Amino acid sequence: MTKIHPEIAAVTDRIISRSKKGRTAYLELLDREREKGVHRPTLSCGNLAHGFAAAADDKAVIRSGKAMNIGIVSAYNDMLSAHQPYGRYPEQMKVFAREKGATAQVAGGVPAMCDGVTQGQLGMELSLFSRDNIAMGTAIALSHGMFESATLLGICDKIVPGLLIGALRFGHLPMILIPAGPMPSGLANKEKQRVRQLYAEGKASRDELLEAEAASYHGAGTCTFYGTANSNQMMMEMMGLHVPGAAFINPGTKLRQELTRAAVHRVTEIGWDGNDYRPLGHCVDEKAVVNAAIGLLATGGSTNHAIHLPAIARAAGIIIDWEDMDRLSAVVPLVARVYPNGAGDVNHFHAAGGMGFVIRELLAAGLLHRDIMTVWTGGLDPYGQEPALENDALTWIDAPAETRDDTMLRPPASAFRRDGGMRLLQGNLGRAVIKTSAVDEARWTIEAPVRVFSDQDQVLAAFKAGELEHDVVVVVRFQGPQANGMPELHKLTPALGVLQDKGFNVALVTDGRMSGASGKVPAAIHLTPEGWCDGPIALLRDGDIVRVSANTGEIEALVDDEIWQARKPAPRPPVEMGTGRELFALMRHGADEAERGGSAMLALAEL
Ligand SMILES: O=C(O)[C@H](O)[C@@H](O)[C@H](O)[C@H](O)COP(=O)(O)O
Ligand code: SF4
Repeated sequence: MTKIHPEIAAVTDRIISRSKKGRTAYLELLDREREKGVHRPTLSCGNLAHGFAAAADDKAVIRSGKAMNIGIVSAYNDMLSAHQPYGRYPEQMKVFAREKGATAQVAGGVPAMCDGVTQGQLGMELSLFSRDNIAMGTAIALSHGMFESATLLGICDKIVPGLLIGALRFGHLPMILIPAGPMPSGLANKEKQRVRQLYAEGKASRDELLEAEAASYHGAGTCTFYGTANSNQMMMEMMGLHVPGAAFINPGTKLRQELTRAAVHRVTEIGWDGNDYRPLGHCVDEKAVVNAAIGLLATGGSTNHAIHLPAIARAAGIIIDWEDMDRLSAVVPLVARVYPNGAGDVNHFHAAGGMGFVIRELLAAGLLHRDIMTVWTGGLDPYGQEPALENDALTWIDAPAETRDDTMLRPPASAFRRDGGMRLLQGNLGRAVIKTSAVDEARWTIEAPVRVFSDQDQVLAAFKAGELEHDVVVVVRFQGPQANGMPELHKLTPALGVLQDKGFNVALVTDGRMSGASGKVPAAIHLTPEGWCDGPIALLRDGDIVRVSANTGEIEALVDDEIWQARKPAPRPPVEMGTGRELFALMRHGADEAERGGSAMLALAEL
């Protein structure tokens, strides 16, 4: 069996030793919660009666307290294509629970923001903090103590991180994440992007654009680009928190239903009363977190997880930082090219061999921790297979021995790149993250004059006025967590793509975020410290030369040092109200740095 790569072992050890105090305190909390925390036997008769009053067919069993009651935390809404299938899940899951003599109740609902609907809109300023709102909602649901386990229904960007953060504070309970799967492929993402660029240039009408968008986003299920939502699914496989291979099976299929049934059955087998206790907080340990980071790097996953993975880890007493991820990136090869890092989408990725192929090949190359506690049995190996139906019964088969499409998926020995898809940049502007997997290597280093903006609409106005038709580093500041909730600036992608296609050297530098679906334009994002907190990005002036280099890991303002030191930060823009943003002021004011998760909730909880 291949030993784990020495650098992966070294980074894991560095995380374990850095996290020792917090992780020990966390595990002690779980022991206390299991023994003395609020749970069904500690409830009064009144408490209990409220908990089963409306349980109908399950009332007697819940009242008896002799069988596991599974809490369902659901992020269902039928506006989000990825979450629309969840509407029917709870009733099905109650049937599946009864098949094992258990019961299930919807413990609580949590909100699910669609970053696609809010992209470029003011609602995007609530997006990052909706994650923490979801974490709190998950805690509210589980705080009733009516449940000996939980199943978490969520897929999209902030929802899985939020569910996990909240659930980990009840990490003494066994839990399984249950996905609903990607929508079938529609209009190819590259064609969608082409029509967007034509529209940005005034060469396509709004009707033509809407037609292309509607052909791409056309049904129930997760959008098929490899963005944050589908990166979530990949990470849950890498951490062993799904039934093996559940990530990318389409909704409304018999196989999807059997995977959901298997998840409900499985969670009844891993409770503390049994002989295979697998509490969530023990599954999510340092090795599982490293596996998630490796998965992100090997598959070109979403840059948003450079923020969410540290936040999830923190909720389990573990500290991972951008240096850890950068060191891992140096030894983890890029084995998948899924749009925006390639042409195919997640359905094509799954057909080419999918997660089973990736996990089996990375394990064989000593690039993943095999020995983690998953919700299944047998460590991570079972996740190197893929689910199938045999006479309508769920089974697992070997992932294809060879990739079925080597333009999308390759083994580590013939990877697309020797290093992973994300780099840390450092310099006199601070620390930032750049996703290299989607950027042509010829564009990894850019040195050009800056144009400085404090709002993405100002950038688009300058683009439309033809002011950006030259080599340029577009700087958009005051987009950090404390400024305006750190929105994604993905709406800039078509315009910056047009400039790049015209032959200009273009890069984006921001203390904000980009979408996991953002691609070909080099973007140094999550710049920390943010402009709102007098970070050096606030010192930049139009015409300064800035160097961004994923080759050398630099982000540098090439300004005479005396001038630079004498500069005063640009004034903060006014704080706006409307679209509910004022309700999130408490989350902005207390938010800590993106590298630690950008969370007032975790900062003030001293996690
Ligand atoms: O991080 C992500 O993956 C994005 O937030 C994604 O969830 C978002 O919905 C994009 O905006 C969709 O892409 P388009 O905006 O290009 O449709
Ligand atoms: S993947 Fe993004 S755009 Fe698609 S449903 Fe989820 S949040 Fe919305």
